[in-house]
Amino acid sequence: MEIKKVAMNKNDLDRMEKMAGHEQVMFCNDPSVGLKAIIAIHDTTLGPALGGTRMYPYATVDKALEDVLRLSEGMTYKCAAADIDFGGGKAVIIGNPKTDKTAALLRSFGQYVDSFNGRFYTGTDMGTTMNDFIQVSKETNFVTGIPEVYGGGGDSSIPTSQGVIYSLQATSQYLSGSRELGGKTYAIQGLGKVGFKVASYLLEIGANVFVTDVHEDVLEKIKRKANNLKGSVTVVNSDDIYGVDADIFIPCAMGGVINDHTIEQLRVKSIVGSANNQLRSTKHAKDLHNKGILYAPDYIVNSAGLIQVADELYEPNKDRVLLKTKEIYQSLLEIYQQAAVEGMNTLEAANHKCRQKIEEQQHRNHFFSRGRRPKWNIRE
Ligand SMILES: NC(=O)C1=CN([C@@H]2O[C@H](COP(=O)(O)OP(=O)(O)OC[C@H]3O[C@@H](n4cnc5c(N)ncnc54)[C@H](O)[C@@H]3O)[C@@H](O)[C@H]2O)C=CC1
Ligand SMILES: O=C(O)CCC(=O)C(=O)O
Repeated sequence: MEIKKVAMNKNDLDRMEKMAGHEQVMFCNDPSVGLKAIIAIHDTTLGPALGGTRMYPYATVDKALEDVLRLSEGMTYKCAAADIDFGGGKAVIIGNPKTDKTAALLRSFGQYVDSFNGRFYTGTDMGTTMNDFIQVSKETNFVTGIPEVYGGGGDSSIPTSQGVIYSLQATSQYLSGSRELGGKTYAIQGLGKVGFKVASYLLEIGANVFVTDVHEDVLEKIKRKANNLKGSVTVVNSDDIYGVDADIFIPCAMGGVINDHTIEQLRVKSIVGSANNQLRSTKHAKDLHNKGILYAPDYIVNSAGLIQVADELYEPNKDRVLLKTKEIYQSLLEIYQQAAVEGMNTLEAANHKCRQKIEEQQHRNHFFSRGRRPKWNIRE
């Protein structure tokens, strides 16, 4: 039988090229419930892939693909940096979380997750909630980040915001020789689950905080809260947050906010925030370095959410999560020191350390297939 050669056009080739660094990419299509999703597994050297599921009304499939590829790669580094025995993966569901999400769609998605048979664990991300994963978990056990009443670890933004605070302390220690955060000025973008907790803590200890959010209600809420606290709060417009006169910029909203346009405006000494993929491209780490702004790699700062959902897979234990979250302080300090010694920018130093760790472990890529649960260490 003659095998027909399939000619690929340039777009197809570009798409294949983009996916070349990933172990596996699955396109999920279930028209009976309107599910269109992509699951990307970037690297399972350190253990089974783990990463949240984002639901967003992407304008095109290519945009969804681009997002899931970038996010899943970020998870590989996040897992390596946090020293937990998982690899990088992520999923995106194409749709509007407010109008397109149904129990049937979530259950169908759960069946696709189940088909990986433990090679991919998932939980919440932007556009999905812990309760959504109750539906998903009706079809698969490979779910994490569920409410405490269902035996899960609960709200992961609690450890994530704690991790941001440890990162702020490490940055302050590195820049000024003291981990004291009170009395300084901060610019916080986004007062959602993480940003609001960080802002509240900084106000409690007497910091001056500039804040912005696209939702008026959270701005009113933080102003009311500040009335009874030592610090002061100033609300600014979304676009003005980059140019305020502050010590540290804390991005806690969307990705891509550090770019040519915003770096020009920034007057801070450092950037330490929870948002995933803060840099529009890796070149911006170099630009920050050249401008003398210390960048705390986002995947180190925000890794405590991951630490909690990974911990949940062993059986939730808040003390263990806190111990592991505290390690963020030391990890970040080491990255700053390493970058200075090697003459690298901080992202290069962090990526280098993670890649080294993955290379050292290449030989044990059969981890998940033995059906063992991963266990990570806590540094003495
Ligand atoms: N919740 C967690 O445990 C983790 C969160 N992250 C990342 O941290 C960031 C924040 O996460 P959450 O607080 O959970 O999200 P969230 O959705 O609760 O809060 C985001 C906030 O940003 C605001 N926002 C959106 N666009 C904005 C704009 N243009 N200007 C100012 N504010 C804007 C939203 O109104 C919302 O209040 C996200 O990038 C998320 O991916 C990363 C790891 C873990
Ligand atoms: O929430 C999860 O399931 C894993 C954590 C994650 O996706 C993230 O840290 O971005």
